[in-house]
Amino acid sequence: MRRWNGWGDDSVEQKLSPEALYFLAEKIGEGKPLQDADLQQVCLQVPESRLEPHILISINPAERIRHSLGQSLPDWLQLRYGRIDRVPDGVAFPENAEQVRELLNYAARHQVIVIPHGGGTSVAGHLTIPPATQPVLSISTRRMRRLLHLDRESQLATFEAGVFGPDLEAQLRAQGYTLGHFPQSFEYSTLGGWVVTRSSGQQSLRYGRIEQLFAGGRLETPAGSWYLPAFPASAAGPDLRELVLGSEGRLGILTEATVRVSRLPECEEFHGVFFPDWDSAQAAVRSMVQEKLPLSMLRLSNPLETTTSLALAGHAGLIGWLEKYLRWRGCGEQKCLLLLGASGNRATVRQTIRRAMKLAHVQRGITVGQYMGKKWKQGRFQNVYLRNTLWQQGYAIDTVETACNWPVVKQMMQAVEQAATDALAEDGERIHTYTHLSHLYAQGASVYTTFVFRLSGDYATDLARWKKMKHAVSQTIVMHGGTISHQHGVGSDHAPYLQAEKGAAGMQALRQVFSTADPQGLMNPGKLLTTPVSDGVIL
Ligand SMILES: Cc1cc2nc3c(=O)[nH]c(=O)nc-3n(C[C@H](O)[C@H](O)[C@H](O)COP(=O)(O)OP(=O)(O)OC[C@H]3O[C@@H](n4cnc5c(N)ncnc54)[C@H](O)[C@@H]3O)c2cc1C
Repeated sequence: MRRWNGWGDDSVEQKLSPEALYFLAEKIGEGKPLQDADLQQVCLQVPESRLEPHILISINPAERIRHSLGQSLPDWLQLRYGRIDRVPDGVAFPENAEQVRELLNYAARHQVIVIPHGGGTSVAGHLTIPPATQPVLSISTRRMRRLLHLDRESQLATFEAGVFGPDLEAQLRAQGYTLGHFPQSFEYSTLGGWVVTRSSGQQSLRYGRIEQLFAGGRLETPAGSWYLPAFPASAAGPDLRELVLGSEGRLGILTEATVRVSRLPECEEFHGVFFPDWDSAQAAVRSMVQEKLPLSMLRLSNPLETTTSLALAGHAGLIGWLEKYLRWRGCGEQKCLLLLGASGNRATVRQTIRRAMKLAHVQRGITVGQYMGKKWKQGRFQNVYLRNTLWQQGYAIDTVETACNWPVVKQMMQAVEQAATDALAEDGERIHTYTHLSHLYAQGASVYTTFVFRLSGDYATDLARWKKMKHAVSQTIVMHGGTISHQHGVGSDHAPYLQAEKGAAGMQALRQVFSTADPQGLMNPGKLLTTPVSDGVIL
């Protein structure tokens, strides 16, 4: 059964060793385990639904709670402390585009706000219910998950947009194909969610981001249906797919998506390399992407993340031996771990890895074989369960991410970590921050930072701390010329910082487009567009 107030399946537990807990306590102090709110108690607080009855709409309190929030830290605070601000008045589970249209017509007739719901894995407040007086309907796409058509010759697959990652891959793999889109939230996120939040998978170096994979589809908007034909390429004016990508439920509901699929690779390898310091590691990965090596993945951890991953991995004896060996080879405290992958036919994989290792050696990289890469692959969707374990120990975990050009990557990483540290220091709290480059491009990289800090046991205090930290790091990203999101999207949490990169005229253009598709302004209000922030004040 899916956990109602945390990540994933509630029968899955990711354990933390006593050494790992000691490591955290040393860094930021001992956590104080908290008592979680109880679902039944929370259900008792759910107000009466204000919706006119409809055969497709459930007003069951538990369903309404389960569709009220996503997976951001403020969402978790509400769920775990049992302080849920607002819940939808009902949840609908349409089975096809016609039922979606019927629900949108119902919403227009009764002036109901609509929040499309995919897998509910948003970490940017995409599902937040605005403080409006109108009733709110959550439309879940989870019953729309069939593979409708596979065109083998063109390597195009058309799916209903509510299909979850594992289900989508299983349907393709049965026919010898893969989409190759593996966000860390793969287990519970949907194809529709990926498209409208512009998501990025861990092997995007080979397969591309979702914007390269999304070839066309069908979108139901309040003002009518949009059909986006799948061309190999087109010069026929602005591309409407670009409006749907990143639209975050503001235009309508994506009901079908045609995606570019690939034959399953013959072979896939993931290797580990250690570098003595950040500068040499960054120079090595930059040379790999700028040489356009056909790698599937590059993931470079900074010294703090490298130390943290080794400390949390357990296997203290083995790690001790590894660290001794690395020290002997010149990789000490400042060492950085690179995981790199290649997929394809055997000969290409072998050649690619050989060339990547050559470039790594130029920068004093020390290769440690496939063991760490295999471990990473095994745990790639399991590690997120650590969020639950850490919470149980009294620790909160949050992440931010951006992308910037190479000359500012290192500066951005340091500035984001420092901004978070300073923000919590004002409250006398320490924060443990660490960073990796998660997606690499010839032009630059995404900078992905994780924060771990102690929970206070008081909802308002924890929320205030999070807000202060989030604002500090978002301002830092904007000031250093990064995008406010490389992959998590904008939602309501990043909306105040969007104007910095789109400009006032750009924001106005977006507003106009949304109001053409949704003249009554019912679709997911408060996301993407809001008033900008200046000096910490929302104007
Ligand atoms: C632990 C964890 C790890 C993550 N890792 C990654 C990662 O590696 N890469 C990455 O890119 N993201 C990642 N994310 C973020 C998140 O998983 C993505 O943003 C994902 O694309 C959201 O998909 P979803 O189906 O869960 O959408 P939801 O969270 O349900 O919705 C997100 C937004 O999309 C809208 N929406 C959903 N479906 C539709 C539809 N069919 N039509 C119109 N609007 C729709 C919703 O209204 C909302 O605005 C992670 C999140 C978590 C919690």
